[in-house]
Amino acid sequence: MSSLKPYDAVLLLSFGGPEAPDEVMPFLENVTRGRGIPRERLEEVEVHYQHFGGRSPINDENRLLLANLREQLDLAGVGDVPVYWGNRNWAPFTTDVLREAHEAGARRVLTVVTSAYPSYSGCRQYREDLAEALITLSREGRSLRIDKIRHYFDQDGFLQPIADSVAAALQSLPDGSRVVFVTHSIPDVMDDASGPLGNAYTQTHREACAAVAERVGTVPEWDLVYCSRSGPPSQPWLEPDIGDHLAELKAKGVPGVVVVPIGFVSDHMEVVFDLDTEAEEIAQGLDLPFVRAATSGRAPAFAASLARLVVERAAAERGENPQRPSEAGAGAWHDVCPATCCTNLRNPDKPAACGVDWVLPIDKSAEASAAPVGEAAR
Ligand SMILES: CC1=C(CCC(=O)O)c2cc3nc(cc4[nH]c(cc5[nH]c(cc1n2)c(C)c5CCC(=O)O)c(CCC(=O)O)c4C)C(CCC(=O)O)=C3C
Ligand SMILES: [Fe+2]
Repeated sequence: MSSLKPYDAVLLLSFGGPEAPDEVMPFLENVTRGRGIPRERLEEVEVHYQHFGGRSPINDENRLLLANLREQLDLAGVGDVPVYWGNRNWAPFTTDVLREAHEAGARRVLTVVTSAYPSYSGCRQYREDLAEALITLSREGRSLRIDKIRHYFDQDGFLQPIADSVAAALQSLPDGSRVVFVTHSIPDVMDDASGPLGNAYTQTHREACAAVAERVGTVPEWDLVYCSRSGPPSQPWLEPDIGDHLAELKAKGVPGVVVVPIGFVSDHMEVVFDLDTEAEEIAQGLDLPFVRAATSGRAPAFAASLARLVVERAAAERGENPQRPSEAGAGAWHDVCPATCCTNLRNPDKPAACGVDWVLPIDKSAEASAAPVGEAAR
């Protein structure tokens, strides 16, 4: 039995990204399947990826995070537990990785999702991916139980590396420069449905922004703005856009900006294109001094905070009532999602794992062929 009892494996679960030019369009089709994203938007985003040789930085960032997490789990005394990496939209795919874990003997897996905040995209959609994998694997006679650690927007290991980078950036900018936090825009209705009570996406972001500003110490004012809007113009998404906001700050006489990708765990395409390429060009055009602050993803402290949450959750599952530290905002996020958490607005009944209401759907065809489906996950 592993020292992370009752779990016998950890899964780092992420978004995925292409690594070669001919992978870009198939990847974008995976991301947007059935999601009503206009074709023109896809063609526009394809150019962003081709700009970087068709290779997203996200997988290398995750390989490094995987190594750091491995190291921090060793330091936390759970060196014998295997750590796997899988993605929603590109290889290594979640189902294949979980099959491999099962083959190696794993029966209970604890998942770490690379999204710090709750929303459909950052929470439930990953839980739907896990449910789909569990359904596929059960048809193969493989039974697994999967849980997911709580969101970590409130953890020191996430916030402090950002704050250190912001403080350093402010040193290099004129006095009175503004701290502009940026996250991925989502449809207004998706924010309205985030978390069990709604608007948790924007609310938890504000808590994280306030905590970073507090750690920097001398920041009088900050803003939370958005990038990477993708739906049709007729649908309201969170605003203002970073580009428009920079123009507005310039017009107000702000002497410089530090742009902080607080919504992103690592330097993936949204960061290196939408901020480092597009927003920086806008700032240059405005003659507005611009520094982009770091993401936390590469910091050992970040992996250490994930390892701490992994160990905490295992203790909770053993019934040990561990402390649940929260270093920002309104307290620790829940471990197990209530049924109403981050509703899927297009398909509210789609199965999602790691929630109070998860049960493996009964598979009539499997029953008819008497295939062993194993026990339900809950
Ligand atoms: C909240 C959120 C996160 C953070 C949480 C998390 O990490 O999950 C996130 C992460 C990411 N989003 C990414 C890429 C893309 N997101 C898209 C589209 C969308 N994102 C949305 C939201 C989010 N996205 C939404 C509401 C859409 C509209 C379509 C839909 O409703 O699903 C599209 C389609 C084209 C476009 O329109 O941009 C792409 C290519 C990458 C990989 C980057 C790389 O390759 O380095 C990452 C990490
Ligand atoms: Fe996205």
